[in-house]
Amino acid sequence: NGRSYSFAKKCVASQEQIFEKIDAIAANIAIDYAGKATAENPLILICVLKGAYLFTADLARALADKGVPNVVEFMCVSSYGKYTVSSGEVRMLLDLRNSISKRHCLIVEDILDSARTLDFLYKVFMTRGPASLRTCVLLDKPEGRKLPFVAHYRCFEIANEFVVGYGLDYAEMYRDLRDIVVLKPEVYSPKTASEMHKVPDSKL
Ligand SMILES: O=P(O)(O)OC[C@H]1O[C@H](OP(=O)(O)OP(=O)(O)O)[C@H](O)[C@@H]1O
Ligand SMILES: Oc1ncnc2cn[nH]c12
Ligand SMILES: [Mg+2]
Repeated sequence: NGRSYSFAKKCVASQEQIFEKIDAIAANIAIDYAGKATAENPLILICVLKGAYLFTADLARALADKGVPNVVEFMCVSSYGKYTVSSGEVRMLLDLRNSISKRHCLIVEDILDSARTLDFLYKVFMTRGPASLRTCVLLDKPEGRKLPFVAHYRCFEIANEFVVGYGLDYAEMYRDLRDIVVLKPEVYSPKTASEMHKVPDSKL
């Protein structure tokens, strides 16, 4: 695809691979929600900001192409702060605008790593009485789990290395990359690099 980045060690998923996978996942979802997602009762895509904004935008259109009416809700939590190690607690920064009671809902996430975020969100949204609640993640990092969690739909399973691009950030940077890449270690300032595996954000 001709795109290469001086700051990236390798490409984990190109834009082209991402779009292929999203099309395939949308086809699976269309089968599972046939008769459930209708124009009168569209599937609610719950976009977990910030990281899932690009994935949600593309998934919504792929689902529409496949005849799955859908609407979008946004919410924001943040547990990673500006470094790369999960700080342990998940904070709700922005909640949904409308009720999800008796609605079919799909939480759309960019990455499932420790599972602290999805574990927290799944429990919170289940208390609101949805007709059904599933999760759809672009990237799954099974080795990162701090809690057991299995996503219903996954586009890619990746190794336990920090990736950026297509919505995923490092200190708010690199979300605008078309491809998902692993950053070269020298990109991390010496301080952050040492912090990556030792001190949780909340202790910095
Ligand atoms: O499975 P977990 O270990 O919880 O990690 C996954 C979460 O961490 C990242 O969000 P972050 O907190 O960085 O906020 P952001 O989406 O705004 O970057 C990512 O977007 C997921 O939401
Ligand atoms: O690999 C990763 N890249 C960006 N953000 C996160 C959060 N968890 N894992 C990540
Ligand atoms: Mg992030």
